Amino acid sequence: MFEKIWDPHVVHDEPGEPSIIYIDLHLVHEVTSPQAFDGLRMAGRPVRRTDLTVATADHNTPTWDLSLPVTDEISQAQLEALSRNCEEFGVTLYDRFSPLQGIVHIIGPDLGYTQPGKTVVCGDSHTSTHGALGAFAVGIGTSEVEHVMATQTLRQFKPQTMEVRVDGQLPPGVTAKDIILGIIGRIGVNGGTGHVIEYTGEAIRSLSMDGRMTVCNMSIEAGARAGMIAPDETTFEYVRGRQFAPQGAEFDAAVERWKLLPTDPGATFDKTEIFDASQMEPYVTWGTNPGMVAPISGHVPDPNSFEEAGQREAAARALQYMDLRPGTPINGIKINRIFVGACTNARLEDLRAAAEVVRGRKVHPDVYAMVVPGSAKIKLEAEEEGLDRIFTEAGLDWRVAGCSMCLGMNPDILAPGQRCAATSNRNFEGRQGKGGRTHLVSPAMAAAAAIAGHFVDVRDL
Ligand SMILES: CC(C)[C@H](C(=O)O)[C@@H](O)C(=O)O
Ligand code: SF4
Repeated sequence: MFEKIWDPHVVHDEPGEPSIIYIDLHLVHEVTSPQAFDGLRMAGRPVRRTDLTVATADHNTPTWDLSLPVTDEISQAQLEALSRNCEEFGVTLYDRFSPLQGIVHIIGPDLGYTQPGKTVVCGDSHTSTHGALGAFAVGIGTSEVEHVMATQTLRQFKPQTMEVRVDGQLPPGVTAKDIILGIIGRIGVNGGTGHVIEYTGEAIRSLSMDGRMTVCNMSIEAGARAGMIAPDETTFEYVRGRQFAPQGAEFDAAVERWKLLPTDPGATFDKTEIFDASQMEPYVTWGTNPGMVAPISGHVPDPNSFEEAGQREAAARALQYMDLRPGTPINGIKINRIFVGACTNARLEDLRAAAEVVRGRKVHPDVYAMVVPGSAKIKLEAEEEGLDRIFTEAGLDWRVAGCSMCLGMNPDILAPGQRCAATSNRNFEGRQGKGGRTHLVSPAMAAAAAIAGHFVDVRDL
């Protein structure tokens, strides 16, 4: 599938040089675009294909009421720069007040911009999310953002291919987030380096589009350049009728093309890893990279149990930062913050899963829990089905869409020493605020921890 998308997009190939590939969709946000726009301005160049370029404000937007101002000066400057640049260069922008605003990787698919077979780029590592629709979607740096704006092409060495097959069926209570945490827990944060991962197998096929996006989102945390899942009926039904997707006869014609994308039987990958979904559990990260994973029934590992010296040192350092002792049962770890949100898990299905767990219950008195929908549209949809009331009645804070506490670029941050169950994708030191401690989990597991005040197997609630 990767080759079927890559090959027709190659504009130029030269031995020993990166290929030049055509880009069908360029998504833009406030953090990685200002220098790119400056570069264009200095060179006197326009954005070549404004019709293939879409911008949204997400990282720096506060998640408090829209009637309140942005108080942080740097954030405000960044947001204003995005508005000015988009206006000057004629790029469509969904700013903080737009009903179509949201986290870039959530609105792309949700509004119908992301489609099977497209090449998609964004100056953001989690662009891998869009691969869930059967696109080749890759994160790029700021200088590449400028290159794509100017030429609508990208210079890329062709990546290798890797199949991650997840056979069998997931046990109840085990979710897409657990699949990807389980995968990274085994193959490690470098397991996919240099490769595009195609996720295959019965467990992947059974996932909804929301779940598939969660899996592809974290491909980058396994070191992969991109993640992708072959489009099928689930994909076509998802894309059908979305605002910026092809409509009517054009849609039908597109589906016929998209049906040709899946990997042919017997095609080979450079590398394959096989998993059994029936053996998977809800997972919780205990350390400071997304590969430091344990099942909820497990324990914090002893650094000495790792084979390589580097791993032993990393684990020891992580446990020190996380203030955890080897042998502690995962379900004995107390938490004081909950974050349900981020491009990993802030879609409607994620919010429903968390609401299902907290419905009719109360957040533990030691916990402050927040739920941040991934887009203004998802916020509205959730409110239409009453999810906001379920959350607020249980004592969770219901916020306005944005990246929020996924990373400390806006007012939602952990205080030093606070411990958070988060549905985001990175648990690096200081990621959610200086000295903050992050444990990555699924939305249902985060919600369960909010009620219990410590990690708990959501299946036992
Ligand atoms: C700010 C941005 C460049 C960054 C990324 O590339 O991923 C952010 O979205 C993140 O998740 O760390
Ligand atoms: S939600 Fe988090 S991971 Fe996703 S784009 Fe925003 S900061 Fe990056």
